Amino acid sequence: MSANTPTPVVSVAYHSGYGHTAVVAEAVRAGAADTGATVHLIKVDEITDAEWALLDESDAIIFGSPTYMGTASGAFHVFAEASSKRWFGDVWQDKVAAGFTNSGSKAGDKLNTLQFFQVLAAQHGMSWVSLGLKPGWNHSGGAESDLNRLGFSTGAAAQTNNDEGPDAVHKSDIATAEHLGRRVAEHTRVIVAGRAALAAAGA
Ligand SMILES: Cc1cc2nc3c(=O)[nH]c(=O)nc-3n(C[C@H](O)[C@H](O)[C@H](O)COP(=O)(O)O)c2cc1C
Repeated sequence: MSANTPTPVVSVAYHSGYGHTAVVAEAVRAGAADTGATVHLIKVDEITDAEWALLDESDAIIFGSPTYMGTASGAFHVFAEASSKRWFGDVWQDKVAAGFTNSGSKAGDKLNTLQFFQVLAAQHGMSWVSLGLKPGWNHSGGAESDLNRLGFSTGAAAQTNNDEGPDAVHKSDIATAEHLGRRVAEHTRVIVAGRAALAAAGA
């Protein structure tokens, strides 16, 4: 990589009521950081003005929430609604977006949470990055340890048994979340470098 290539800035904006989704958020952060990106991990239920500014300055925002009652948590919805201040000024326009969720059931209506993130991103004019993994654990040679064992494509999905703590977040789901973080950061690097090259060329 050239010394002049800008370092992409990726933020992970998430809520976790009981700590399980926080483990997934940390995996997304670690995956993005692996690529050399600058990464901010932001709890949306405690977000400060300085952290709103970090989101505004980010090249990519990855949304994360547990699935509660078939959608993102109430705290995440509060954050989404507060982001309307950014919507008015197109502040997040053309940023990269992606999402992840965790819930108690294998399916658990997680798709609806990921689609909520997609719509939120689209309202802001952001560009959605999918998970980019084939579904795992769906053939006779497959195993629970497969990447993307839950078979989602719009984002990273995790499942944790309702009677277990954050330590029980499934290892395959953690690896899948790391993959999402890496993929988003790599996409963002290409976009940031492309914009810089176009600007340098006067285009
Ligand atoms: C209010 C509430 C609603 C929930 N709704 C769902 C649901 O719709 N689908 C599901 O699979 N699990 C559901 N769960 C289980 C959580 O998604 C699960 O416990 C998750 O690991 C919590 O993540 P957190 O510790 O980050 O809050 C719900 C839990 C709560 C507290």
